[in-house]
Amino acid sequence: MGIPDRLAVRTTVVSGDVSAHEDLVARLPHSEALAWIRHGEGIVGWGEAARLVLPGGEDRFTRAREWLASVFAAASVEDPLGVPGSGPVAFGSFSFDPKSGDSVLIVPRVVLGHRDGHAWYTTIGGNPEPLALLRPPVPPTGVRWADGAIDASRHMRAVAAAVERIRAGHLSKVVLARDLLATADSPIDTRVLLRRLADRFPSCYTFACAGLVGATPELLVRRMGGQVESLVLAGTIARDAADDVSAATLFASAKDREEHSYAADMVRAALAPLCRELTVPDEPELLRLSNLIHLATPVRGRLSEERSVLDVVAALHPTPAVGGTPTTDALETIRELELMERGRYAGPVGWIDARGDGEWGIALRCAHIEGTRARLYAGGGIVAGSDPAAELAETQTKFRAMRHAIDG
Ligand SMILES: C=C(O[C@H]1C=CC=C(C(=O)O)[C@@H]1O)C(=O)O
Repeated sequence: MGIPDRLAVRTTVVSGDVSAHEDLVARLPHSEALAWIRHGEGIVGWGEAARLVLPGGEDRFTRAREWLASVFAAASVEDPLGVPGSGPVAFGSFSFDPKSGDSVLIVPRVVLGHRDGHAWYTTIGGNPEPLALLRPPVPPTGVRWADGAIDASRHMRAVAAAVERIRAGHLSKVVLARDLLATADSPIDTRVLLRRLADRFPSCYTFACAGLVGATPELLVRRMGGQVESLVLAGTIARDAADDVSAATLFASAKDREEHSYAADMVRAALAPLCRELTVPDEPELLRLSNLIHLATPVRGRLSEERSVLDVVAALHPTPAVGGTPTTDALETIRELELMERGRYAGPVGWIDARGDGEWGIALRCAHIEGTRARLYAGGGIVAGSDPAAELAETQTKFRAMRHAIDG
């Protein structure tokens, strides 16, 4: 957790043929990958110039920002490009619950970036890391699936208990999750999962940070200059052959609209004091992924004063898309009813550069990979009108993204 000696950071612009940058996943030399990719663009990294592991705490975002400020301030930077993600960068993944689980920030030794017609690579610190493939990725074999801490019947009981509490007026909404375990014959290579997720969910943010790998559709906040954006998601239906019917059912569902409104209202309330302009549509739109459809509210704002993306993350997390309403009661209810360590699932995951720009998603549709094992997470928002069997089915649909990434 110490601050490394003065880091030499050099960004090199790739001009002319940028085709080698067009497949960022293919450039990762080994499984300890850092990644943030959407529609083939983004940044990937590897190696560790600096790492911070923070135990819980409400102040974990502030402590992370302060640590990073000192790491970046002590760096000597050559960055002729000066775009978001060039120069020194940290990837990060925070615990969902301030009371449990570690948060991790990693400043990689090598970053490759590709966005908006720019391609670049950045080296950080001495001892150059390999720039070429060390170990070719091998797909997992012999995968066995098992229940995690919460099996299906336990999840349905927790949902029923939450509905009772909501109907009794203790809170309005809570998100409850469960887990699933996969064990493979040999260590699971993160790059295989990244490849499959990025191919199947190009409009999602495919991410990897310290063993947490996934493809989330939910953007917590993107900050580029003074501009901030968020995509609030809550309310879900599985896609099927009668797609238009499913979409119309979701859009008309009072339960899903209620579930969504808590999340959109909270994001509006959290961003309003930070922004001098803020646009939040009154009605959600539909976001179609390959396996399901969400209600989505795209939010845009202009910051009223200089704030880093981590300041905005701190103001937003946890939104009712992963916590509930009111937030404190929802967190207590999750601790009492969920009976599972979320770790970094449903926490903020993303990257930040030395200018304070960055992109952070909510770590959904993901798994924590440790050697031969993967622990998958999925949850759903519970309101007064929720049905335990339907909520269980929703987690099964949500698991499919990572199950497919592991099974192939
Ligand atoms: C908590 C999850 O999804 C959230 C995001 C979108 C839709 C959700 C829902 O409809 O319940 C959840 O709020 C998850 O995927 O594990």
